[in-house]
Amino acid sequence: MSLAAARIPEIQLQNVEMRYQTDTADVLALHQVSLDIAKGEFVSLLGPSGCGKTTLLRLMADLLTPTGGDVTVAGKSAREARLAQKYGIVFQSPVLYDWRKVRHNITLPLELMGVKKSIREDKALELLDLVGLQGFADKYPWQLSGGMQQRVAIARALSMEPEILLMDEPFSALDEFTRERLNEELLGVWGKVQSTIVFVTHSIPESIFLSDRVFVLSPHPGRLSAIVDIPLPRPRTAEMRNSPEFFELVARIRESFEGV
Ligand SMILES: Nc1ncnc2c1ncn2[C@@H]1O[C@H](COP(=O)(O)OP(=O)(O)OP(=O)(O)O)[C@@H](O)[C@H]1O
Repeated sequence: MSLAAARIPEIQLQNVEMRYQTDTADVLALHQVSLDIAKGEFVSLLGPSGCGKTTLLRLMADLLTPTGGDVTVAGKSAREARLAQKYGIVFQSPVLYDWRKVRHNITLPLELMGVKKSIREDKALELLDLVGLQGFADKYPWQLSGGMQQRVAIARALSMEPEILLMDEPFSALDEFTRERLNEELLGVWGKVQSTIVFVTHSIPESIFLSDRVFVLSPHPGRLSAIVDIPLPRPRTAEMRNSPEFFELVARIRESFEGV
């Protein structure tokens, strides 16, 4: 039985509220969001711009503190989870250091933690292998394509062996072909590392292809409007994108948007 099928709760949100208050604005970004994500599960946060996806991800990562409600990770606070290095985070833009070789970008978190050089070097090679970038260890980020750079960012996020990988629209700047290939590769990586993955996207097909469940968010204020199970078998294959089951899921999720 897979980790996710065992349904051990990992991330739990209860009545989470997030209000941004600035001199000029008072925005209720999230209203009464309650959800739980199982250990080892792959879920997507899907919704239009401004519905609070990034806010929700940042609350899970303890990069923001909710103005109401609770966020817990394996029964502890998100802050404790962050201090215990439970998170790896991948952003929309890969944020690599152009003057560091690929291998040294990947091992930066280990370096900051004072991990020995020989261990770091081994880890870099293992991670490069994992993300399909064997042979690129000594290149610089500017020598790589956008898709390859994002693979380096994923490898770096995995360097501390996080239990939870939080991904904020990591492939949205890439062309459709590269994006679909990286979706498939990401599932391969997930199969090996078995982290819990929370993936933010605007794309309905991307959320379906990747996820066990899709959390649909709607705006003004941001709230959870539907949770859609994705019963497509794993491993997912490119052909599944053209199956009647896939189209039905696209239609179901579209309808859940129209209903809000
Ligand atoms: N620091 C902030 N100060 C004030 N308002 C904010 C702040 N960050 C986000 N907001 C507002 O909160 C709401 C949710 O924003 P958020 O970025 O979480 O949405 P999103 O769904 O991730 O959007 P996108 O898909 O465009 O990235 C928006 O109305 C946004 O303008």
